[in-house]
Amino acid sequence: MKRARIIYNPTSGRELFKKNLPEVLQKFEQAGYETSCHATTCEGDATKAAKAACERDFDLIVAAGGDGTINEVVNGVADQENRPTLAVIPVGTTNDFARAIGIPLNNVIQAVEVILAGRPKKIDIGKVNDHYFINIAGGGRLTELTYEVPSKLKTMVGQLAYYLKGMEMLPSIRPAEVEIEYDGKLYEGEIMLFLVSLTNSVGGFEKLAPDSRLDDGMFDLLILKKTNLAEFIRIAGLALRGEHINDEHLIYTKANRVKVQNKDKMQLNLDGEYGGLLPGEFVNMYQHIDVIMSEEKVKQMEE
Ligand SMILES: Nc1ncnc2c1ncn2[C@@H]1O[C@H](COP(=O)(O)OP(=O)(O)OP(=O)(O)O)[C@@H](O)[C@H]1O
Repeated sequence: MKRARIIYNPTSGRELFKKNLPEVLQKFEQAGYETSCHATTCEGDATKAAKAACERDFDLIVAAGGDGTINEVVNGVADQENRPTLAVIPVGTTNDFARAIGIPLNNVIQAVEVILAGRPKKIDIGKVNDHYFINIAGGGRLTELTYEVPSKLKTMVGQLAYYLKGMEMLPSIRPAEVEIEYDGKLYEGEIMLFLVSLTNSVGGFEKLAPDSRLDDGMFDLLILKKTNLAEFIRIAGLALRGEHINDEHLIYTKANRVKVQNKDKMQLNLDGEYGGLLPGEFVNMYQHIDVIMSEEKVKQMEE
């Protein structure tokens, strides 16, 4: 019998998961998995639990939480020799990664059904300064908002918490002086933010990196050059509709390696969580992890 380990964050999003746990266990058992679970207790715990699941030879690790929990699980799995297949039950606030792989949001049972009817695919992950990410990395003042929003506020108002914080931060957004080397090219100058993306689903914007593929060994690199506040708001509006990529303030390209050197202090955002300070070199690890996707997404990828 195959063995599945569910690693869940009881504090994620609106704290939905616990109520559904008995039914989740039953569905995995019915699908032929001997299933056990681990509730995370603090920051870093999901990484340890995922590492232990690799060592104990589980066939499947199911990460139930938000993007932060998924990132921690990936960090536990990525440098192990034996890497079980991953599945994701999205119960966080943003759930960018689940969106990218076609898993329904905020309905735990539906998510489980899609996972059990889905298929594993090999996908790329990113590595920077000994940390891994599965969805997005970035820097620039605005990217800091994802971890500045208090957890209690996210529990109460969900995604709205990010918009509120974003509005509050707008006037304090300043450009930063950087050098960004990407596949032999160099950008030098002041930027508002940069993003190194593995999927097209970033911060709830589904069209931010429209050319991204999950398994091509390439990042989508997006650099937003220095703008004033009015231009910044205009470009954010364009980005919501996916009409930003030809804007003169943007560089949007594919790259396998991206090296960022900063003159001004810059924090690193990894899958929505604080990942230390830049500089850093981002390396794409080609098809490094098996992830269960919805059948629909698998078909799209195989087209
Ligand atoms: N028992 C716990 N108590 C407090 N924090 C925890 C606990 N377990 C895990 N965490 C931390 O909570 C962080 C955020 O969790 P997670 O990403 O799952 O949910 P979220 O913040 O609601 O959603 P999102 O990241 O989508 O906004 C994790 O990175 C982890 O470090």
